[in-house]
Amino acid sequence: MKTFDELWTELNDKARSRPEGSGTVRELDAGVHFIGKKLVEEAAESWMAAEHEGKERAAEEISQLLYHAQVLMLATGIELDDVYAHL
Ligand SMILES: N=c1c2ncn([C@@H]3O[C@H](COP(=O)(O)OP(=O)(O)OP(=O)(O)O)[C@@H](O)[C@H]3O)c2ncn1[C@@H]1O[C@H](COP(=O)(O)O)[C@@H](O)[C@H]1O
Repeated sequence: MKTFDELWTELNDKARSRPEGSGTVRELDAGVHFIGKKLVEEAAESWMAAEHEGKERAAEEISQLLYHAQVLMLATGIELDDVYAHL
């Protein structure tokens, strides 16, 4: 288990060090259009899971949605504070 902030730190490290086999590095290399599509896909899967598959599955899909939101932020140079400024 990890928190949103811990994941953000980990993904920033991966983007910097580019370790072999990292899915995050692969997605960053694929670009904003690819990552955007993954984000939308996970949003739809979160919605479907919430409506039809129960709390546990919905939580799992939402975790993937949050992951892809962070990857999109990394790909576009958006910091947490840039987002928090709008909350
Ligand atoms: N939390 C996540 C995470 N959530 C989702 N995903 C990715 O998003 C995909 C979504 O899975 P789906 O089940 O929706 O799709 P799938 O059909 O299984 O796979 P696809 O065909 O869509 O790729 C997964 O296959 C992962 O590639 C994640 N990839 C990585 N993390 C964490 O990010 C960190 C860095 O990971 P690496 O960069 O891979 O080292 C680690 O802590 C990981 O646990």
